[in-house]
Amino acid sequence: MSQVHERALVRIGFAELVALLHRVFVLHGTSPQVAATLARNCAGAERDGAHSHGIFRIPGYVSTLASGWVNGKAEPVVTDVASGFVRVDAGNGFAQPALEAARPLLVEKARSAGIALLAIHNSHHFAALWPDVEPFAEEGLVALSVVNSMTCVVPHGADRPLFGTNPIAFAAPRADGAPIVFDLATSAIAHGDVQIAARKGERLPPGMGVDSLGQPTQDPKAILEGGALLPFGGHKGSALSMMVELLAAALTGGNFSFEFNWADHPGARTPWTGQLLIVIDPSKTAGQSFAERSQELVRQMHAAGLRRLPGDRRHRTRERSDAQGIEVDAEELARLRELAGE
Ligand SMILES: NC(=O)C1=CN([C@@H]2O[C@H](COP(=O)(O)OP(=O)(O)OC[C@H]3O[C@@H](n4cnc5c(N)ncnc54)[C@H](OP(=O)(O)O)[C@@H]3O)[C@@H](O)[C@H]2O)C=CC1
Ligand SMILES: O=C(O)C1=NCCCC1
Repeated sequence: MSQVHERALVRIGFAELVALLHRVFVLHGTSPQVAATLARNCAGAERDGAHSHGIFRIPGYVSTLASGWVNGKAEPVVTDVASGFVRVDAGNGFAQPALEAARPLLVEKARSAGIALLAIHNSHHFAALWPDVEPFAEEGLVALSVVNSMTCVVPHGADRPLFGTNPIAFAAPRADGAPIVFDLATSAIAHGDVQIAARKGERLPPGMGVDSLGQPTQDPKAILEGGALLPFGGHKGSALSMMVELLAAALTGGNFSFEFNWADHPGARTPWTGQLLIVIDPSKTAGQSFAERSQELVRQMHAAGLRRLPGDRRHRTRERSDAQGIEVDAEELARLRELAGE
């Protein structure tokens, strides 16, 4: 008879988790400022139930820092390029501190010109993308971001992997309620979710990936060990993934997903690419209040029978976490404490 191994779950408060992750990052080679940004980002993902980019990612951050592949103490250089254009060289550091450094100028430009673009390059993005856009919508702005990752997706109709899992995130304010936010990989499944399925010994739904011979497989290990992912929606997801390569890499001066080689840095996990953000001030463009218009769209979607908007699950999980603490695996938390030297 097979035995089901129940994992013990424990709860931890958001502030306590941020503080713990901060200690981990600093101990493993980031500056306190970078640690503060990454710890908040990662704890926020865990709090919202975005598990593929929550504390599951910490060992990857740690091994990457140890490998020397990324500069955990990089100081981003922000350039005011033109009226609606800001560029940041992340200095081979993480993308989130680069965004944080450019944020005030980006918002100022979006509010004065109606639209502003941020091009980040020489950066590493190892996280969910919604934390990069949601705060803009919380202050009344519309934001769109794309980031490319590492070669692991076979373009539709091609013979071998080339694209990254290349997510797109969008956030818009609405009158009554949390901003409308979606954040999705352009691959059929995020690489992180394949790793989690492999770890749990679960099979994937059909249509997610191929094995090393290019044959369809539902075995996550076969995808990870020589196989590859497929784009979502065939040629349509593939076209979006191509667009992400162009916007996040070609337009920013960053690497395409296939252009960097981390083979000489064993343990490196963070893609060294680029990221693009577009921020729009809708008060400059919409005749009526944009937030009222987006609220009307939501009202009509609900009237049409829609029960779940993108972002609803995350916000429900956030409310539960805020009220009861963030539910985490006890063993995973113990490993984090070890990584923090406790
Ligand atoms: N840094 C990087 O290079 C990469 C990061 N990623 C990250 O991986 C994460 C996971 O991506 P992915 O697996 O594609 O995300 P999902 O497929 O889980 O979700 C995509 C979006 O659709 C929403 N959604 C899911 N199911 C439904 C439903 N039934 N009805 C309505 N809305 C729904 C989600 O909202 P909700 O969140 O509320 O469920 C989310 O906004 C993302 O955060 C992404 O940024 C992915 C690839 C690369
Ligand atoms: O889940 C993914 O896909 C990725 N996440 C972080 C960066 C690499 C790709």
